[in-house]
Amino acid sequence: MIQAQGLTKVYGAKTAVDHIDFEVRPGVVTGFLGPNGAGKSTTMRMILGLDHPTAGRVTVNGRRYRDLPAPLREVGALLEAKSVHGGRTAYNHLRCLAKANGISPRRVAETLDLVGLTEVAGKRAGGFSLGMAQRLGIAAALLGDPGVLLFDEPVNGLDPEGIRWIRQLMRSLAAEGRTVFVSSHLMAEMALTAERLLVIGKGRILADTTMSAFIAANASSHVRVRSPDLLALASLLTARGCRTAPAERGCLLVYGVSPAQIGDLAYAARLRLHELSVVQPSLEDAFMRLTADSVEFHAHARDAA
Ligand SMILES: Nc1ncnc2c1ncn2[C@@H]1O[C@H](COP(=O)(O)OP(=O)(O)OP(=O)(O)O)[C@@H](O)[C@H]1O
Repeated sequence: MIQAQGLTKVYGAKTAVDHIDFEVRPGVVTGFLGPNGAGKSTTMRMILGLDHPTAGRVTVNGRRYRDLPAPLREVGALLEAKSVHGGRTAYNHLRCLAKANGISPRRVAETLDLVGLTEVAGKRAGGFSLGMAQRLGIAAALLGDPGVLLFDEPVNGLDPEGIRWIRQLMRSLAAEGRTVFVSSHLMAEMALTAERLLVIGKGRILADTTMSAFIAANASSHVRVRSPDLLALASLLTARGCRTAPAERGCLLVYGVSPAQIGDLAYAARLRLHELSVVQPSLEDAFMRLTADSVEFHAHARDAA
């Protein structure tokens, strides 16, 4: 369990994390979302004792990181791939970490096996691909068999097989009753992995809820209509007060009405329909809507539409 109370970090004139309270509970994967610069890394660094709060506190299993007697046995983290001494072999890297933390060599072999690196354990980590380096980082996080795990952008740069592996690993770690806290900008991936969400914007908590409640609260389903009589259908729907938005060629998105209502209207006006389907809202839709005011850096389109 991770708990924060009034957690704050100020860098000069910048308040990176602004009096936040939250709990990350065991047994589920909790996603940590926020636009660039929202304060995610700063929060994770404070959880891990790498940065000191300006005010407030954050604890792991009831204690601040620096007060944990055996930190690696309580919390494991993957912050940045390739943060490994490149000249060391994968085995030696883990062996040194284990030695420094009173962990047995048997556990080194176990974790290498768990992440699928046994065959390359004797190879120098400097020559590892990004995927292998990521697996080694995860092995280091798992070395102390901790009950709390933090992953910062764990799937960055990984191939689909690696992404699927990390997703399943995080879910199984949570199913074992561990606390799994993961940040990512990849919404589709997060939607598949996390059951709960903590959303932060400009250093403040914007949402702390389940994935399904977050999507339901911040985005709505709509209907995609494909028709060879699209212009006439669009005018008809607009005249009836429906909100529509253009989609790909030959298609229209319609909000606030059911497929049956659209079908009936089209039938009465003798307009042809080639597709009528409900589009479920995505995590990305919900996230974009909620954080629209919290985005610090907007791109500006070169040409106005
Ligand atoms: N060491 C530092 N000194 C000064 N400002 C900092 C420092 N670290 C972070 N910041 C600022 O604090 C704010 C939060 O940064 P942080 O890296 O925590 O955001 P983030 O949510 O992790 O962003 P990203 O998604 O881009 O990684 C940003 O405005 C950042 O510029």
